[in-house]
Amino acid sequence: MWRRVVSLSSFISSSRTSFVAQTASRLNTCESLTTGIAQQAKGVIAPKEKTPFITFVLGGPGSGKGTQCIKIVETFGFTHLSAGDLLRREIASNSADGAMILNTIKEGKIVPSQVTVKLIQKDMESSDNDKFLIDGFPRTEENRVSFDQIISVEPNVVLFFDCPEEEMVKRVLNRNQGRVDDNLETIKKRLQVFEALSLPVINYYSQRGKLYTIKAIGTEDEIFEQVRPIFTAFELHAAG
Ligand SMILES: Nc1ncnc2c1ncn2[C@@H]1O[C@H](COP(=O)(O)OP(=O)(O)OP(=O)(O)O)[C@@H](O)[C@H]1O
Ligand SMILES: O=c1ccn([C@@H]2O[C@H](COP(=O)(O)O)[C@@H](O)[C@H]2O)c(=O)[nH]1
Ligand SMILES: [Mg+2]
Repeated sequence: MWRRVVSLSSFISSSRTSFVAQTASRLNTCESLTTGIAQQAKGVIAPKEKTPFITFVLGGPGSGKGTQCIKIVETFGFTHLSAGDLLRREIASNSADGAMILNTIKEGKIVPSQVTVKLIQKDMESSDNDKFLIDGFPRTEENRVSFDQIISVEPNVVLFFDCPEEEMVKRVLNRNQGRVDDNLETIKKRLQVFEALSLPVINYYSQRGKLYTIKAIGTEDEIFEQVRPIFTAFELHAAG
C-alpha cells in the first residue's frame, strides 16, 4: 500500500505532502498501531508515506492505451486508473458535475483539471496498491500542473502510444462500446485537441527523459512486446 507507513524513524520535512495528514488518520499496519501512534501522540514522530510508482499513459484517441493497460496490469500488477472511465463513472452516477462532464466529452473538449485530478486522487487514496497506470491523463499542460500541485508526485514513466491518425479513426469507429464520443465529428475534434494541447505535455516529458514512445501499430501482442521491457527494466533496477 503506497500510503502505508514505511518508516517511523524520520520527520516529514516537505510541505508538499498532501497525503500525509490523511495517512495519519488511516494507519493500518500493526507496527504503526503498536508503537507509532503512541509516539505520534507525544508529538515525537510523524508518519512517512511510501512514494507511489506512477506511469502516465498518453496517446491519441484509439491509439490503444486502454488495451495495453490491461496487459500491463496482468503482467506487472499495476492499478489502472483511466481518467476517461472515472469521468464516465461520474456521469453515470448523476453527480453534480455529471452534466458538465457529459457535454465536455461530447464536444471532445477537456474537463476542468481540478475535477479530474480529484477523481484520480480519490481512487489512488483508496487503493492498496502503490503502482498506478494513469491512462489518458494529463491531457494538457494545465492538467499536468494541477496533478503536480494536488498529488505532489512526479511520474516515473510516461508512455506515448504513437499511432497514425487514420488507424486511430478506424479503431474508434469500430470500437462499438456505445461511447458518446465515438463518432466522426467528435473524433475530429479530439484529434485537434490532442495535437494542440496533449502533444506539448508529451514534449515536456520527452525533454525530461521520462518519455517512452511506442509504435502503436501491429497486433496488440506485438505492441505489448515494446512495452514489456520498459517495466522489466524498472523491476530489475528495483531488485538490483
Ligand atoms: N493493436 C491493435 N490493433 C487493432 N485494434 C486495436 C489494437 N489495439 C486496440 N485496438 C482496438 O482499438 C479500439 C481502441 O482501443 P483502446 O480503447 O485501447 O484505445 P484508447 O487509446 O484507450 O482510446 P480512447 O482514448 O478513445 O479511450 C478498441 O476497440 C481496441 O480493441
Ligand atoms: O483527463 C481527462 C481524460 C478524459 N477527458 C475527457 O474524456 C474523453 C474520453 O477520454 P478517454 O481517455 O479517451 O476515455 C476525452 O475526449 C475528454 O473529453 C478529459 O477531459 N480529461
Ligand atoms: Mg481508453
